[in-house]
Amino acid sequence: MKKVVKFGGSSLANAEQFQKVGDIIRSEESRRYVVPSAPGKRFSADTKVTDLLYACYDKAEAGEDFSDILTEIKSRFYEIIKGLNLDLSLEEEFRQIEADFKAHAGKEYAASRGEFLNGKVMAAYLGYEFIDSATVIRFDKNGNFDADKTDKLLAKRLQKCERAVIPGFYGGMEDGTVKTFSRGGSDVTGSLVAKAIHADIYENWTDVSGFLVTDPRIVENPAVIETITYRELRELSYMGATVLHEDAIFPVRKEGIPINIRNTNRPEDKGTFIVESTCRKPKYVITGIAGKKGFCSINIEKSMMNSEVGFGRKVLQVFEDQGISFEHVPSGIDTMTIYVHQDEFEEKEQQVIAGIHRAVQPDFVEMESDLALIAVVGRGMKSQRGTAGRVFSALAHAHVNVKMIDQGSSELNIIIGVENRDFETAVKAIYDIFVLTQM
Ligand SMILES: Nc1ncnc2c1ncn2[C@@H]1O[C@H](COP(=O)(O)OP(=O)(O)O)[C@@H](O)[C@H]1O
Ligand SMILES: N[C@@H](CC(=O)OP(=O)(O)O)C(=O)O
Repeated sequence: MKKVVKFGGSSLANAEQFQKVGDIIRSEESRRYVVPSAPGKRFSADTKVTDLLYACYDKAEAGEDFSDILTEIKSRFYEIIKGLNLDLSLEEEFRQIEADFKAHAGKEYAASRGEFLNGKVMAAYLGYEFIDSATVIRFDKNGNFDADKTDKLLAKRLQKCERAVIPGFYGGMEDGTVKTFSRGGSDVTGSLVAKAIHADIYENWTDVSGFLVTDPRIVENPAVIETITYRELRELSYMGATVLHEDAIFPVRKEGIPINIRNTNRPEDKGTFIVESTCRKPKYVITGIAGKKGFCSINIEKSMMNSEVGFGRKVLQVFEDQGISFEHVPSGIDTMTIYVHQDEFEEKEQQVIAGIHRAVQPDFVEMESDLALIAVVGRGMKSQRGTAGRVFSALAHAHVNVKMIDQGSSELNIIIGVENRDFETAVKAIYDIFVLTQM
């Protein structure tokens, strides 16, 4: 049996957490490939090491003195090394990092040093081999991730070692330039390693006992999902369920490797299994609720719009020309509404509006900002009549005004648009009607 075990920042924030991780790894011989993140928050008001590194980089780039922040980063690692009684010095590494910051080695290099150093600590603590991810996670000369090259490099390197630590979050280009995945990207590294070694299970260790029906920062103590499919998870991760990075699913999905979300602080809990498919009936009609704030809508009205073939393409071409991706495009006979991320759209707002007028000569265009999108996801919804009705009656009872409704063609999810200020109320109302009433 071969397992890949990824430990997020919350599981590696201090020496005490490291000891829990060590116990978990030593308790099962199959836990042979370890993917650590950088030390996370020791308490809610704390700062993740990765965020300290970004701040350090910003100061270095501004030509300001960054020694205070670098000292704070050093103290975080020395606290862990001391707490574990490790005979390990990172002085040489920190000297190199300080020199590289001064030489403006790049933002992604800077951000990756948290995982790099924590990988060194983890390897020393476990007595495992340390593999620098820049040598096995490959990005091409344009800075795009190269899945095939990575798979070959990982498989070749890992067949030579029984046990290893592979730091999460980053990789490298052929010329040694360090690149990172997007935030939360250590999940992706774990998935890539699991694929390369054909692992039996990819265990993703965090600070909650599995994938919860919704964000515990919105609903207190939400129910744990026992089994979820990759398709359901992808919808929820994409819509903000941050417990797993949205791109961590593809590598293991190809190999049919299950992911097991576990709690470092409660290792006895079974957690959640993420699988390709299951005949297990879901405990609740819905599997999960996730969402994000910070969207805006551009509503276009034109009489007889539906008779103009290519109208939609022309409008979306305007967004493409401005490099703006869109989230949803609900439309009616004379209307078309495009939902986009507000921060991506705001700076190009006027160019887009002018472009739309030139492209399709609308009767009028109006915009609305400060909107949130919520995804209600569940493989059980397909066979359960009246789900959408229950969602909207729950929102009506909670006095939430629904701005948009979109159902994915797969009937796997319902997307609802509400105002930002109603986001938490809406999530709670949906959770209550589908979960609390069935508990
Ligand atoms: N649906 C969800 N299920 C579980 N956790 C969720 C969900 N949505 C948001 N979260 C949040 O994600 C956090 C775990 O992700 P993260 O903070 O990245 O942990 P780690 O440092 O272990 O990677 C949880 O503590 C929880 O607050
Ligand atoms: N440390 C990186 C990568 C990561 O995945 O972290 P975590 O596992 O703590 O979410 C970040 O903060 O984005």
